[in-house]
Amino acid sequence: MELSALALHVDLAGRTVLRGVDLSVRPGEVVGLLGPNGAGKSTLMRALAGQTAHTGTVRIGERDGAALLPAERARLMAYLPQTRVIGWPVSVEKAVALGRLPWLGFGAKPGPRDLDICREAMAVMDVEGLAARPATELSGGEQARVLAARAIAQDTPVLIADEPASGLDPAHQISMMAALGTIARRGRAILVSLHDLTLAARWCDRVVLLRDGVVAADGDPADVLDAPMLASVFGIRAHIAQLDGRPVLAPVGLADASRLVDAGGAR
Ligand SMILES: Nc1ncnc2c1ncn2[C@@H]1O[C@H](COP(=O)(O)OP(=O)(O)OP(=O)(O)O)[C@@H](O)[C@H]1O
Repeated sequence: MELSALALHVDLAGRTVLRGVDLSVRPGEVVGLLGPNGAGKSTLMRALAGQTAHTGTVRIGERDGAALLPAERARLMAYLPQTRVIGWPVSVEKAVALGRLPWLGFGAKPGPRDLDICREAMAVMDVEGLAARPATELSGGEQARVLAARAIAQDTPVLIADEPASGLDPAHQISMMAALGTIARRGRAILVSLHDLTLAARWCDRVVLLRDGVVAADGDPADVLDAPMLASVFGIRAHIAQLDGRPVLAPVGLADASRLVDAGGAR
């Protein structure tokens, strides 16, 4: 099921945060949403998830996002927000099983298929070993993995994840991105925001660069993430290499070295 946005516009506290954003995420692809702090990535994701007032159109498959009831939306789209502190004093196993709620009848308990889906989600996020632990007592990265497992367990055609890799160690960042790729190959449409350019370049099928609430570029990571674009959108110089046919990007300085304040100048 395709997720698409047409001419999305969001004003917050009298400021325009998104101005005319067009976006599509097709089934089978992982699209990386990139951009500097404040570019509007979280706002865009919240608007797509129906959590921020906007003008313009959001479509999930044939459905108009504005017309969806919350229960319908929860069966079409999982949304993993950026803030990832677990407030529910339940076991990790139960926290992940909450992802199945949209699929259960009122008061119904998870059945064997629900439990299988939860087990697989816990395995891909490597939280099986934490199953019996109170979710509130986990480290930041562990809580982030539990919430990602919960979103994966929701098993929706569309998954939106706001910086799911932030705070994860490198191995878990890689397994998280690999898991998103596997889920996409099963026909899901996945939109993921990231700050790590190499992670985006290696694991996303396409990247969308947002700058000041406008799409600055949209395409194959190898085409989009070049030196001029990195300088103009992020204000950085990066060492760009190729590995396994994919770009590896290491930020090495600011495009405008005069912005360095008392840090020894450009290196
Ligand atoms: N509730 C709000 N009220 C007013 N302004 C807001 C609100 N939420 C976000 N903004 C502003 O909207 C702009 C976009 O914020 P947003 O959180 O979407 O950026 P982002 O690209 O996700 O940034 P980051 O990489 O830091 O997470 C920022 O300038 C921010 O200050």
